Amino acid sequence: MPTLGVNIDHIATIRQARRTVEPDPVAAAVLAELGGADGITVHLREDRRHIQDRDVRILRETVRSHLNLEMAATDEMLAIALDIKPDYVTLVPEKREEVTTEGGLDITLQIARIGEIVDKLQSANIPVSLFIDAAQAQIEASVKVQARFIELHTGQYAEAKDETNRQRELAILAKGCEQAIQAGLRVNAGHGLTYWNVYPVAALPGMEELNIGHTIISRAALVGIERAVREMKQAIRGSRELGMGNGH
Ligand SMILES: CC(=O)[C@@H](O)[C@H](O)COP(=O)(O)O
Ligand SMILES: NCC(=O)COP(=O)(O)O
Repeated sequence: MPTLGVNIDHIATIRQARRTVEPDPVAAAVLAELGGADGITVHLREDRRHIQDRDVRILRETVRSHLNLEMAATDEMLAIALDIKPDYVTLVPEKREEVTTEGGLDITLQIARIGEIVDKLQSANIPVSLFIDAAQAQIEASVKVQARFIELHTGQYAEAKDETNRQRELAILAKGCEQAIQAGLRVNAGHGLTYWNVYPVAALPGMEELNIGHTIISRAALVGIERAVREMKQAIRGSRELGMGNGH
C-alpha cells in the first residue's frame, strides 16, 4: 500500500485570501500527521500565491514525518532547497497564470538543465522526484538525468469524464508505473486524486507514495483535518466503509 503525502498548500491558499496569519499550514501539518499522514507536501510557487518561504522554513523544523518540497526548476528555488534541505524535492512545471499545475514537466526539452539541478540537489543528499506525465519519453529522460523518483501526474485520470476514459487513463498510468520501475525509478503519483478515485491508483503495483491535497483539505473544512486524513488512509487501503473506496 502506498504511503500518503498530504499537500497543505490549500490551507495556505485560505490564509493568503486575507493576507493574515490563519489558518497556519504549520498547524495543519501537525494535525495531518496526527491523522496518519506519512509525509507533508508543499509547493513553494514562484508567485508565492499560497505557501510562503517562512512556512517551508518552519515546517522543516516541525514536520515529524518527511517534507516534500515541490518547486520549479529555477536558480531561486534551487538555492532555497539547498538552504532548507527538505527530505526530498519534486520538480514541477509552473505557469504563472494557471489555476493549478496543468501537466507534467517536459524533461526531454531541458535534459541538461534538469540534469544539473538533480545533480546539485542529490549531491547535497536531497533525493529528487520529477513530476511527469506517464509517457515513455519522459520516463527515459528521467532515467537519463538520474532522478531517484518520478511522480506520475494523475490529473487526466482524475478529470476523465466517463468510465471508458478513466480506464484508458488508468492503463496509461499503470504502464508508466511499470516501465519506470523496470528502469530503476521509484514511483509516486498525485494531482486531483479524491476519496472516490484514489483506490485504483493506490493499487498499482510498486506505487510508493500518493501526494494528495485538495480533496483532503476540502473534506477537512467540513469534518476536521485529522478525520479527513484518517479517511484518506482508509480509502487508499480500499475500504468501502465510506462508500468511496471502490474507485467510483
Ligand atoms: C504539483 C502539484 O500538483 C501540486 O503542487 C498541486 O498542484 C498543488 O496545488 P496548486 O496547483 O494549487 O499549487
Ligand atoms: N503533486 C500533487 C499534489 O501534491 C497534490 O495535488 P492535489 O491533490 O492538491 O490536486
